[in-house]
Amino acid sequence: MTVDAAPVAVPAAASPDGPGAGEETTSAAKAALMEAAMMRTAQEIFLDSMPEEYEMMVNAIYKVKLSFKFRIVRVSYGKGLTHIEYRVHITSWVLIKSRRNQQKECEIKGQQPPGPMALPVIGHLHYLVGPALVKSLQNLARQYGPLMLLRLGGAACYVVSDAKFAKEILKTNELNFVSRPDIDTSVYNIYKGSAFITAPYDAYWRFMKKLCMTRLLSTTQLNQLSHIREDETLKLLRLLADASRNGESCDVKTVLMAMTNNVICRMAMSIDCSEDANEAREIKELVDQISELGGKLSAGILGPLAKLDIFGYGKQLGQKLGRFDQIVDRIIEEHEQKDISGNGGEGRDLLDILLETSRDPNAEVKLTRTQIKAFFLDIVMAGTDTSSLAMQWSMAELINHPEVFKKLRQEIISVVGENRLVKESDVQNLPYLQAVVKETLRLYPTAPLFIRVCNEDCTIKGFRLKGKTRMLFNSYAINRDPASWTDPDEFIPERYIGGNSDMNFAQSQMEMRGQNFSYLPFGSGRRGCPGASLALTVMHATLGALVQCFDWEFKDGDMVDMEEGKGFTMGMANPLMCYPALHLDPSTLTP
Ligand code: HEM
Repeated sequence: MTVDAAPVAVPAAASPDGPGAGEETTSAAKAALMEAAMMRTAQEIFLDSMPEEYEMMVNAIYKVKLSFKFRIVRVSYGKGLTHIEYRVHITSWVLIKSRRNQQKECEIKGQQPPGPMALPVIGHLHYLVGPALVKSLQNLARQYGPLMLLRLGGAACYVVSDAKFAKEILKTNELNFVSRPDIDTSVYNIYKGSAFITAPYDAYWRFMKKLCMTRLLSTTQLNQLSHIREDETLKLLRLLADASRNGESCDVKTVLMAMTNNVICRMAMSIDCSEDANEAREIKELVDQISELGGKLSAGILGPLAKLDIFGYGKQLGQKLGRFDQIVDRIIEEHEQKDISGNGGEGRDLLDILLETSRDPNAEVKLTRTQIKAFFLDIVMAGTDTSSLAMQWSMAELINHPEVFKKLRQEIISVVGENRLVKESDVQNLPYLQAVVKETLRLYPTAPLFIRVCNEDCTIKGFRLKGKTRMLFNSYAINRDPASWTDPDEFIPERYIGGNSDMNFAQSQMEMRGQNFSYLPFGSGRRGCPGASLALTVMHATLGALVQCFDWEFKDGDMVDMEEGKGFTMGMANPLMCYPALHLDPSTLTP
């Protein structure tokens, strides 16, 4: 492994490999050479003794050196540079060692988990600027351990970054961590107290969860509405075929997002998604704005200022929610009319089921109209971007790995042929397609930070946790933990196939839903994602069709830049603009 030496104290003339021939060897260059030699020695020692933590160590040295920079310069006037450089390295070693000891000490003494030193007011927020949030947290976890304590603005938060702690918390101590924190402080939220995703573990949440699993998002219900997904997939393929004929590029994220949004809006409320009907688009725009404003108000950064609404976010939130409420109210009225006239339309959608449940005198919980509307907001928020961004990541990896693309195309041709379009029911016979989707969600869990609350004080693997504190699970870090996965950052669908599998393929489907704690794209346990089946169904069938019908070329060069974006829902940092080239014309395929 080659690693860059710490860049800060090394003058430009002296790279770790030494100065060029004939170069003047000044005392500064000598010192730099000395440092470079020491860095190499330090690297070798780290490499031999603790390879998996090597990168973390180098990062730590880099940080310590930065903080001592001024001291070096000041002291170096009076003393020999060589001696001072030596002292700096010793200091960094001591600090690294003390950080590791800090973790052990906290554990042994039954203290709170360790974390970096917090600044007044902002706490640790300054650590989270820069790369994608999940990566900043992953880097911190490499230094402070898989369970650490951070303060984000006004709120303390434990961050979980490995399978062992995830299992201990989400399985062994599940009931103490099954609620979500009340992060919504805005008085402008007309659905406050009625949402499902943020509900505490109470009678309402249990009732809705059961309804989701047994009816709303059950396999039977999904099968009954499969025609909607087929229809939206065909629309997408036709749009791409037109782009191909016209030699136009397309933004993969935009077209996939429109498709998943149409699927959710039609399945949920039978919203008209034809060319001239913009309602699904308006709903999506509103939901995006609501979730952005909600995020600003609930991040805890504004603290008590959030209540004063000095930035006007609360008022804007109120307006957007008001418009959303108006649209859904109208749709509910139309459904009630439809019920009276007996006109069934597309079939029973989720709203039909919810209205029926709300009228049931024997239901354990009497559903209110506000709860129904809040549920739709949750579903669109949780179900649209997550699935479409995951498919975008799949496409990007397939473009970067033509051999995987080829193998996948061959599998589809051998199972489905070239006369009809791949269907949802084919997926069980397409193990390589399943492996591609599974590997995508391992590397790019599109909801990579899920939040719970530690309800009561407890002890987890020796650490003392305080009740009423937020718990953040970094599934991006968990899914890429080198302790659980070989070549954790590589896209290798083969790892799930046959003898190469890191885990038993037969358990694969269950494991994707939180039975394996080193793979948590959908969370785990009672609070795990109820939309996982829908998301996987859409992903498999859509991706299969995109590979079956088109060849793909990336617009800006050969390789796609796989940098992660900054949002809470993890997309790509840069747009994926591609040229689709028709391989099979979807309009000539039998359904
Ligand atoms: C690739 C797509 C998706 C991913 C990666 C994903 C991921 C997640 C994660 C990580 C959680 C938190 C789980 C936990 O706390 O243990 C969650 C919760 C949730 N998801 Fe998904 N999800 C996806 C698609 C969907 C879809 C399609 C829907 C619905 C149509 C949906 C609805 C929900 C809901 C309602 C919750 C809250 C459950 C609760 O609090 O009890 N998700 N999802």
